[in-house]
Amino acid sequence: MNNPSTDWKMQMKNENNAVMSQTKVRKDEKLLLQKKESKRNLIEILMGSIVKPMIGDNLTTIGSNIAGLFFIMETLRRYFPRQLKNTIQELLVNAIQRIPFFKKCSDKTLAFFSPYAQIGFREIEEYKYNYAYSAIKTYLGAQVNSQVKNLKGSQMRGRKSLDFKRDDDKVEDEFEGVKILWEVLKSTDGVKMCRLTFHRSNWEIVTGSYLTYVVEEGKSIEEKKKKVKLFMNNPSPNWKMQTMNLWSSIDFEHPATFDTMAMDPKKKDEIISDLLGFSNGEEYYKKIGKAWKRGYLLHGPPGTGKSTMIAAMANLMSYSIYDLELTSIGNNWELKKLLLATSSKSIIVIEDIDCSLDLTGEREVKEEESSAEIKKEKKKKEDESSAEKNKEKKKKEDESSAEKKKNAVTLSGLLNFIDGLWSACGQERILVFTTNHLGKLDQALIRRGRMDMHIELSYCRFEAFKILAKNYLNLDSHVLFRKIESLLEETNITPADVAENLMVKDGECDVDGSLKRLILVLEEMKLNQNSNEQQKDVVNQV
Ligand SMILES: Nc1ncnc2c1ncn2[C@@H]1O[C@H](COP(=O)(O)OP(=O)(O)OP(=O)(O)O)[C@@H](O)[C@H]1O
Ligand SMILES: [Mg+2]
Repeated sequence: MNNPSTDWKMQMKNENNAVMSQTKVRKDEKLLLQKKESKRNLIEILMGSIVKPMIGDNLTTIGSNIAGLFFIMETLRRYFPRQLKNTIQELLVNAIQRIPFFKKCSDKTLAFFSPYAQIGFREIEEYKYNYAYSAIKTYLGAQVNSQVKNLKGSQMRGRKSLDFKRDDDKVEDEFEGVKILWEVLKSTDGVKMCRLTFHRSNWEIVTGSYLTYVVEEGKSIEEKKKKVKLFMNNPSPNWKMQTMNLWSSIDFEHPATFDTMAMDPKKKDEIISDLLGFSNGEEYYKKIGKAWKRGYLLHGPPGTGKSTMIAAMANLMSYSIYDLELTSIGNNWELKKLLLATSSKSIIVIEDIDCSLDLTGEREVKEEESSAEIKKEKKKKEDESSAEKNKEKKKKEDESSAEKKKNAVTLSGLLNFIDGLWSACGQERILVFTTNHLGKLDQALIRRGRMDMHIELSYCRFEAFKILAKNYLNLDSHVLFRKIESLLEETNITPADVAENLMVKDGECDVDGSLKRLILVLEEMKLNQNSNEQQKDVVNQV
């Protein structure tokens, strides 16, 4: 995808900064150069004694010299201690690479002489989260023993024990007698990464069984310690680098579960089995050729448990929540970047979708129609007044409307992600939209396939009340339940209001008092509702 021009400007600014800082460090470089001088001398000696005769020689001589080099390398390998051997080998490789003949050689040939190989694992790879990176990071953090210098400690909520993690930038590891060096660093473009360096002779072991072991081990540690996280998107002006600071996160510790959700038990079971079916459905989604994602639309009046249900879903599935605030996103391009940086096994939430998005699906058409009429009128006026004045005005209007369109998250941008090409980039994701006004939503947004399941969360009826009574008062039955049941059938009270009346006041659990208070509220509501209806009837008759 093409980057917006603001990014090019950023890049140019960065380059200017780099030039300025280069002048600053020039002095330090002088010192560094002096240090390198001695190393270079050694290379010159090697060049003179072994390599220089190769320049300008014919192929036969080059061949015999390469054979000579083989001999030297083999001798080094056998008789010198590891570190000295590596240093001399490195110097040799440096020297060889300066020769014009070898400069023309392919990487493969040069790689033959280099004793080390490196593999980098970046946190974000091609705009997508790299799971190997997080598994490796977890694995390295778990390499704790009494020899380790830097550790960091933390404590998880509800646990007595402390948790220690290794906090070193360099970690040495050993696997089947092979030494491996890990570094935790940032790439030149500011992306976090883990890099391992190893001797080429161990290529098979490292790229095969060792890396598989590291990633699997890291994943199993993550699984054991799995914490649900709540991510919030940062406003785009705060994104320092292309792939950094898109999301901020905290540990998600909401206590809601499906057990505590007050709603029709049948509906609840249906939702739970749908969610569990989705999380076990990798093979099924592959078989039917659909991206592994599912959309839920939660709708209902305020206080009926839409946000609570999202928390219950996250706790049931152990999925992290990405709370997407569309109003702080500039345009569709930023939306795509944010969504691609989410991890799998996550719930992407857009609350009050009708308020946060300009649902322009239909509106654009209407706007186009009405703008056609406006254009006609304008044309009349244009004829009347001077043509030049109007031309300028029209140009300005066009420019500002084009600017508005460019800087907005649109319905089509969101739909593109939900089921367009972009949706297949991320697997095992749940999308949840909430709204208080189902009727306001564009049909294109909520059709099946995009929002697979529509869940209505409604006013509190007796089945839902029984769950709240159990949660708040530990009650299974009571003589007042019957009265409450009939009142709940006749009034529209939200679970939030019922819960508020059942709450223990002043630290004392007064079951009778709570239920009577609820009955009073319900009776009052019933009276109000009846008088409202009577007023409506009178108005209709008039
Ligand atoms: N169905 C429910 N089951 C259990 N508790 C509920 C339920 N509905 C509401 N509550 C209680 O009421 C409070 C408010 O509910 P919640 O925030 O989930 O409502 P909402 O539907 O998201 O409202 P809004 O549309 O205003 O965002 C919650 O903290 C919860 O304690
Ligand atoms: Mg809510």
